[in-house]
This record gives sequence, C-alpha cells and structure tokens, in this order.
Amino acid sequence: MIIRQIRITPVAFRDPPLLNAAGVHEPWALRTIVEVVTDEGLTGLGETYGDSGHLGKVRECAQALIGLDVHDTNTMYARISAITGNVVSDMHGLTGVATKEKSIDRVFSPFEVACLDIRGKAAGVPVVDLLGGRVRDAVPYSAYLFYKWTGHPGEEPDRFGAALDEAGVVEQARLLIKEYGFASIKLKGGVYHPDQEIAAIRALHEAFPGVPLRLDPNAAWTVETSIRVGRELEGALQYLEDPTPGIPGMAEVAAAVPMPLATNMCVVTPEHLPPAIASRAIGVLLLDHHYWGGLVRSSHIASLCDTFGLELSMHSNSHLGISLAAMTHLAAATPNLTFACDTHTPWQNGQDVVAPGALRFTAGAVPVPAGPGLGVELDRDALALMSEQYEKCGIRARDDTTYMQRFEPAFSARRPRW
Ligand SMILES: O=C([O-])C(=O)C[C@H](O)[C@@H](O)C(=O)[O-]
Ligand SMILES: [Mg+2]
Repeated sequence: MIIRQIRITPVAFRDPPLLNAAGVHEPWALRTIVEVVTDEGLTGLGETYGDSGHLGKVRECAQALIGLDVHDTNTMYARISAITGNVVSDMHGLTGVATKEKSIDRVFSPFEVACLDIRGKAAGVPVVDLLGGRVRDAVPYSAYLFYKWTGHPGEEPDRFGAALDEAGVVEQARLLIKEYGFASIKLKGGVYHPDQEIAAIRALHEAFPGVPLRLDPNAAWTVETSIRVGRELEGALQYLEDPTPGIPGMAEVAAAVPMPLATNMCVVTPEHLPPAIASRAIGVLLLDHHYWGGLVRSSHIASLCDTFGLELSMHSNSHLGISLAAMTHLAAATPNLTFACDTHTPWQNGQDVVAPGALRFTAGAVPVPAGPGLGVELDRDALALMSEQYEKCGIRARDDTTYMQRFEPAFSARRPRW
C-alpha cells in the first residue's frame, strides 16, 4: 500500500460570531482536507487546520511522503520532523504555546489519520478496531455553549440568535439539547466579568439540574480570581477548564479549589506532562488528536494519563465531519476517556465535506461509523464549493482578535484579564 498521491484542499465554511477570550470568530472558519491515495487505488481522509502557515507545512511534507507504505508511520514522522523546523503558532493562542514537537504533531496528524482510514478500508474494519477495539458503541459529546452576537455585524441574524447574558446562554443550551440531545454542557467563558459567568453557570445549574457543567475561560483569570470563582462554583461544576495561564498558576489554583482543573492550554505536548503531573496542576487532560500527533499517539498519551491518575476529556476547534469521525473512533477506543467530548459540530450548521448519513447524534452521542476505515465518504460537490469559498473569503489565518477590534477598537486579548 504505497502512497502515490496526496491531495491537499483548503476549505472555508460559515462560522457564527462566537465570543471567546481572544475575540470573536470571523465569518469563515478554515480547514484543510487531506486525501492520501495508494497504488492500489484506496483513498484515506484527514482533516486539519487551514491557517496558511500550517497549510504550507502540510503541503511541503506531503511531497516527502510519496512512495512510503501507509503502515510506515515511523518514517513518516521522521520525515515530517526533519521538515517542520519552524514553530508555527496560532494567533488566537487558545490551544497553548507552540513548540517544535507540537508543530510536528500537528502536521503529522492528518496524514496519520488518512493512513489509518486506508488501513481500515483495506482490512474491512473500522478505525476503532485499529486502535484496540471499541469500549463504547457511541461517544457522548457536550453542548458547547458560546456567548455570541445575534449575527455578524452588517449581516442578517443567524438562526442561533444572541447569547449575551444568563438568559441567552440558557436559551442556547435548550436549543442545542433539543436538537442534539446533549447530556453535558460546556460554557466558553473568559468573555465577560467573572461574576457574570458565575451567574451564567448558576442559571444553567438551575435550568438543567443534574446535568454536568464545565466552564472554560481560556486562561483569562489571575490565580486569585480563579480561586474565588472555583470556590463560588463549588457543587456546580464537573471541572473548571484553564482558568489561569501556565502550569505553576494552575497548580496553585488546583490546590485551592474543590473541583478538578482541566486543560487544553497548559499541557499541549508530551514535555508538559512531567511538570504538570509533579505539581498536580491538572486533573483532566483534554486530548486533541489534531495536535497530539494523530490517533495512535493520542492513545499512548491516554495510557500515560491512566498511569498517572489523570482523567480525560476531548478538545475541539471549528471542524468538519472527517475530524468528527476521527474523534469518535479515538474516543470509542479509549477506556479512560470518560467525560463527554467537546465538539463545534452544531455551529457548522449542517455544512460538511462528508456525505450525510454516516455521522449522526443520538441522545447527544455519535455512534461509531459502521463502514470500514473512518466510515465517512467525501462529498466532492461540497468539497468543491468549500474550496471555492476558501478562495473567495479572503481569510488566510484565524484571527479572532483583529476581527473583534474592528467593532471594539479598545478590545485587548491580554490574559489574564481579570
Ligand atoms: O476548549 C478550548 O479551549 C477551545 O475550544 C478553543 C477554541 O478555539 C474555542 O475557544 C473557540 O472555538 O473559540
Ligand atoms: Mg479549553
């Protein structure tokens, strides 16, 4: 199964004005679709970030993988390591620092996923079987709430409406739960004064008794503020995600608040694990195969977490169906991933590059796609349309802060802010 061709297609899809500590989502979200084609005519799919710096690296590395066997992921990783010299960082900074190792893992990931897709198709088994087999048939996801504007400035309101206060957040939760059946809720915080976000969690707690809640301000708070918020929300939160920047700050907060701390910001590459574990900075790691080096490396990280008593959840960014399929296979094969995973799927509002049918939500969970490999097929018309949208949209890298400053010139993404 020799790799003969790799097609790389950047795509853009509509994204609502979701607010976060870095600013606000732009009208278009970017992704890159990777198609790996073998000499036997099998095609595997991968999906990754669409920012131009990353896209350039993905394109450059694709050339270096032609001629390799799809099983030879060690050589793939070595070749990508040799090329991915520059550290490419995200402008929004919401997934922590950039390191060389993390940059390699980010570039390697979509190729590895595509190779697993091919290997599954060749063997007639789903990817979950290549990761050790399923420990659950369907993967629970959480309702991922965002404060948001009613629509992008100058455009019609979108169907989700505004969520600028407690009532708006509760309303949004009702809508997502009605449509998807989610049984856990995450609120993206770091947008308003912490007291307002405490009030939103209390309102959710009251409106959805017994439903596990999380709050994620993306390191917008000082240690002192984080401790105050954590204590005030005792009994209301399943976990508190990245209240404050850095492992030492998180460790201080963790020692003083009643709930576990989770992260997708202070532990984002293997070298962060020893200091975080030693200082007990986190109780929950949010896996994300897009920057933890694909599915197999993420499984290894999951085993390590098990050894050291860390629990697992899963992080997401704006994504399409190839990513959702990959996330679902990984989570279905990971015994200690016991929290409902994050997904931005509702916000993509039906737009996708994969043909409908293989991915669906039942009671807030996605059943593992039944077909071989990832179990999803590319919808070529949708890919062509989204590729055209990419060409026309004018956005080449996600920049929530600059977009926000167009409407609020004084906005600062400084973290911690409160
Ligand atoms: O859990 C997180 O930190 C995220 O999901 C990061 C994302 O970039 C999210 O904040 C977003 O989409 O604005
Ligand atoms: Mg987070």
